[in-house]
Amino acid sequence: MEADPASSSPPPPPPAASPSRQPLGEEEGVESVEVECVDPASSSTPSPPASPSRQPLGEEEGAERVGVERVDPPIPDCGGEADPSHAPQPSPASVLPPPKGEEPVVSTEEGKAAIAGDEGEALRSFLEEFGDQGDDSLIPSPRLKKIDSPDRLAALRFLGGKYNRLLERYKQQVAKCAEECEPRYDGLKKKYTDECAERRRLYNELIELRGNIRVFCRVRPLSANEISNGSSSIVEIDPSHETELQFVPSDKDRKVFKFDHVFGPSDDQETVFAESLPVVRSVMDGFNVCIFAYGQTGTGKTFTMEGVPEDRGVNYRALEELFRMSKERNSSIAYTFAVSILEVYNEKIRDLLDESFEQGKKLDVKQTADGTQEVLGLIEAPIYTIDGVWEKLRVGSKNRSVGTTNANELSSRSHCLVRVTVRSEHLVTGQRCRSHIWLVDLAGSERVAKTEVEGERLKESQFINKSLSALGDVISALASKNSHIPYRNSKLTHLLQSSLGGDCKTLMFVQISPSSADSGETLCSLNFASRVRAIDHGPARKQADPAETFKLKQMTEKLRHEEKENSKLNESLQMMQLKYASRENVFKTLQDKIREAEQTSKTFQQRIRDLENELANEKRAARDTTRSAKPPLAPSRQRPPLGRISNMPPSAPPLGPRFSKAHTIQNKENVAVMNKTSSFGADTSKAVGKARRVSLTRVIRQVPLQTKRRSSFAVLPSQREQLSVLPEKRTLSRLSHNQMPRRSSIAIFNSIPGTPVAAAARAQVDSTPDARVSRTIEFSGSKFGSPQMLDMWKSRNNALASGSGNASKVCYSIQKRLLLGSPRPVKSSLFSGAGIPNPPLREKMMVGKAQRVFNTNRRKSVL
Ligand SMILES: Nc1ncnc2c1ncn2[C@@H]1O[C@H](COP(=O)(O)OP(=O)(O)OP(=O)(O)O)[C@@H](O)[C@H]1O
Repeated sequence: MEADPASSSPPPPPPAASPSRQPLGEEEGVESVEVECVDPASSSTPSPPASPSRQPLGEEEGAERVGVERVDPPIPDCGGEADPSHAPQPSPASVLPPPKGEEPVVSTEEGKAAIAGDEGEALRSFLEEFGDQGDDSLIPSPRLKKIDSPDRLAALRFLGGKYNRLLERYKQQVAKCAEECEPRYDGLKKKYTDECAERRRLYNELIELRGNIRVFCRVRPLSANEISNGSSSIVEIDPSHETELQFVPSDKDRKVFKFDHVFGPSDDQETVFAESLPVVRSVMDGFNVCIFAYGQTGTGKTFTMEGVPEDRGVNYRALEELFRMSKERNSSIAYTFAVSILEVYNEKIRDLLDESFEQGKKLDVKQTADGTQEVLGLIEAPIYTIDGVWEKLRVGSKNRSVGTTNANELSSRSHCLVRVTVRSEHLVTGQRCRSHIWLVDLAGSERVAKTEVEGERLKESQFINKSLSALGDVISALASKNSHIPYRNSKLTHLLQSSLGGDCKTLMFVQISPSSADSGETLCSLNFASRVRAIDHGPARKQADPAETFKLKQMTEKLRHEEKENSKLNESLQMMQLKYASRENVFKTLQDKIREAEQTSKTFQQRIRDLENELANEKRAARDTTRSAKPPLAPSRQRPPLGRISNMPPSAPPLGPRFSKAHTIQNKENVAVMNKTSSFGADTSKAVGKARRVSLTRVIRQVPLQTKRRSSFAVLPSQREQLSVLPEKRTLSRLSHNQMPRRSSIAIFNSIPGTPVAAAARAQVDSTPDARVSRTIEFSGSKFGSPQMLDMWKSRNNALASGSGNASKVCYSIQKRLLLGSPRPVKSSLFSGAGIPNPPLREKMMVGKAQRVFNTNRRKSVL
């Protein structure tokens, strides 16, 4: 504020009498005061009428329009723009150093002093009074009205300027404060929200650990009747201890009860429901929930649960919340709701949604397969909107049994139970749940004597008290962890069985009256509630949909069965693996042996080739010798047949007529040679020199004519060798059925015993590793039946037997398919062919049989 220097020294006269208009303040909300500055010289004398200048001081509310004739000396400018030509030089004493960014401020004292010299007494006293209010004060003084112009003008200007400055300063301070506080405010707000959420979470956790049974106490206000009767309140609630209630029936008596929350008479429905919200919400997560109100008649149970249309209670608000949550979660979970309303009236269950009220319809509580209680035949009405809910609740409420008693004009004469079934299906996982929320408004306990009921009301009271007493028994049994809980003593307890002792979340409102007249009942209710709170309920369990549970059970059963099968299969697989491993070992060993045998076979073959060469050489030498000593050999046609030479055992028994074909010439090997040879036995010398193959065994099958066979010595392959050629044999065996000539016969060769070559050959064979296992056929006595026969044969085949030269070698070819190689003798019955009239056919069959026997034996030996 600028001090007017005129106050200390007379201002210079204005250059002209024309007034200069000057606004005092222009800011928003600031009173605009227009001041006409007049020559101060004219202040002592009234100005002529021609030159007066009337000036409104302010037009806003509270501002007086004052016409001022400028006769005063210049007054201090308090914020307005003064004419610089008029502006006197401020004295250093009258001007305070202006604060940063502000105009210079004139202190009140300075102002007063400045004005004191030239202004009127009224102004001086105004400033004195105003100055007492302090620098920041703008209290208008009543004295202001008494100040006459021009003093008033000066005073107003002073005030206006002060006002403008103050306003500006406040505005700046507010802006600065807002700027500083805003981030802090945001942070604090967030912290507070987080803390609240955390507190709620911890609280819920704590409740769950406690066992999921909560007890809230609600005290209704004293009714008008009670007040008029002079009753006083006997309960005290400390707002800072929201879980404590003090019961004070008399000055000396004071009892403290603890609950999960205590609501006083001033707490409204919304506050009550807000605390119940966590329990209500858990039904949407698949938990069963039960909320019930208990208390003396007329204490506000129905008010808490149902409420009044203008202030609805828990029932309606809970359903509203369920619908809200369903909408909120509809992207992930699909919910459906259904509602049932029933009452237990005089120990009978009545369906309140059944408007027809079939008198004969008897409803009863049954236990389902999953252990829950169900009322068969109860209407379950689907609800889709909150209006639908309200409609159902209205119908139920309308059908409920109420009556007037001394204690309550609209006393509930039954226990009313609202059951909401929530079904959910998770859209991603497909998980299904079905849970219930029971909302129970119990009938009030009452003292019959006090309520003075009679007739029907008395009967109702008796039933009500009986069922409440049964409820008390159940609570006591649960609290003391009895093995038997008497749920079935009343319909009410039977219905609430799973809510009281099962795996659901339970919330109980204990309603009490604050009136001293009801102290007895109040104490009873409080004790009962304390017992309920002490029940060790155990944790709640999520409820799956029963259909889903059944399906799951079936699947579990199937899975268990399959697991059993699986383990069995695994066992057998392991066994097979073991077998396979052992067989593989055997197979490997056999393969090794086969390789060994092949090697041996090669060695022998080489040896045979050597011997053959040797034999050929010897033959050639013998032929040369014979030619020189004897006449040339007779034509081969005149030679006896090979059979005569008889390398066959002489004592071979006759085969009988059925084998006659076998002896035919066609069935013999080397038939061409044999036919041409006339008598091998007749002239043995002629036979010598040409090695021939002679079958040792009886031919029991039709052997096709074969081309001339190579004479060779061979060693009967060992078992191992046989195995090596087994696959080949099998193939050939199969081919043999097609009458294919068999070239891969295994012949048994050996030299005739007693000959030097035989000895040499034998020595060589014996020296081989397979000698032990090789089966050789020797011309031993056993093969010829008896030593005499052998001798006879030797005498007949002297040349051969004596081993004279090369002629002592005879090759014996043995068809491998004949039974000689069979490890056990073939039963003759196999070859009998009895009963087959056609000889060729019989023969074929016999051969086939022999073949099969042989193959079978071979297979056995491999396996
Ligand atoms: N918290 C409250 N605030 C205001 N009024 C209340 C409150 N509680 C109860 N009342 C009033 O008290 C009266 C009795 O309440 P209400 O009918 O709900 O009692 P009740 O326990 O259900 O009785 P009853 O067992 O006989 O059915 C009603 O008029 C109700 O409006």
